[in-house]
Amino acid sequence: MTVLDDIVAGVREDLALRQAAVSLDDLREKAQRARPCVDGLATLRADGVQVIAEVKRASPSKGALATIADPAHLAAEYEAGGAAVISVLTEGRRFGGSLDDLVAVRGAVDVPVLRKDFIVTEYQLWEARAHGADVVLLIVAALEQEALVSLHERALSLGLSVLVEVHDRDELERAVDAGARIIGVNARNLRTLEVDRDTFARLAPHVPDGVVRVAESGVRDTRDVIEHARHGADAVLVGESLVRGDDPRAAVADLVAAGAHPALRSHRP
Ligand SMILES: O=P(O)(O)OC[C@@H](O)[C@@H](O)c1c[nH]c2ccccc12
Repeated sequence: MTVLDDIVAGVREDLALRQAAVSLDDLREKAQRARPCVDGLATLRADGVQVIAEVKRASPSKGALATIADPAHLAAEYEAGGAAVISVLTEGRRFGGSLDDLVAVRGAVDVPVLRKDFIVTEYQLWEARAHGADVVLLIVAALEQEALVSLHERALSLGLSVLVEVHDRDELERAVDAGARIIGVNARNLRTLEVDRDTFARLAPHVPDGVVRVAESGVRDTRDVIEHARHGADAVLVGESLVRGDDPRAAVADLVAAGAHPALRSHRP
């Protein structure tokens, strides 16, 4: 059993409890009342390297990362620093997140909000919409191809943008086959939790033109942003280094400034 299997098993248990408490019909009704989606895809296509800043309390590899007493405030600081998208981890057991965090963040910012979780059923897509998400994550390693394709289509039909996460060439091919328009290359292998910062540089050349490229995990500072930009990143997704620092607004602003540097344009394929 890999770490990923273990996480997904826990996610399915928690999901069963929520499904017993709230029917799909109720969720749909709530989703229909939610504010319409902000276009995450268009947002990530803007000039420069966009920063997706994550509200992340804990992780399976590091345990508790930060006491985030007020996720809405943290998200507002990220937005003020120039974050293009706010990612909110909603998985509870390993990452300490919740749908309440998603709702709090949604109410505090105007930029698109990403529900970061281990999505394995359509119910979770409706949940995402009902709690105000504009973007969802689908992790190729956690899904059979058929499920990936149908969840991707369904998410788009709900108006959500979809970040499709891969870690190797095979997964990248599956993401492309599923019609992914935004592909995230996770430097962390979710089966072993090891981080290899060169993963993005290796996979990015194989991402088709026109697909948005996101470098995920292990981004420490402006040097990492510049490195990813040189390999064609349209965006970086940053959690730990932001929640651990003492000035998230300034930290995001630094990353945004590094990614906006005109000298980088000539490097981008
Ligand atoms: O904290 P980091 O190393 O900056 O990483 C953020 C983000 O990439 C990471 O939280 C992540 C990427 N893909 C995921 C899938 C599930 C849970 C978490 C993740």
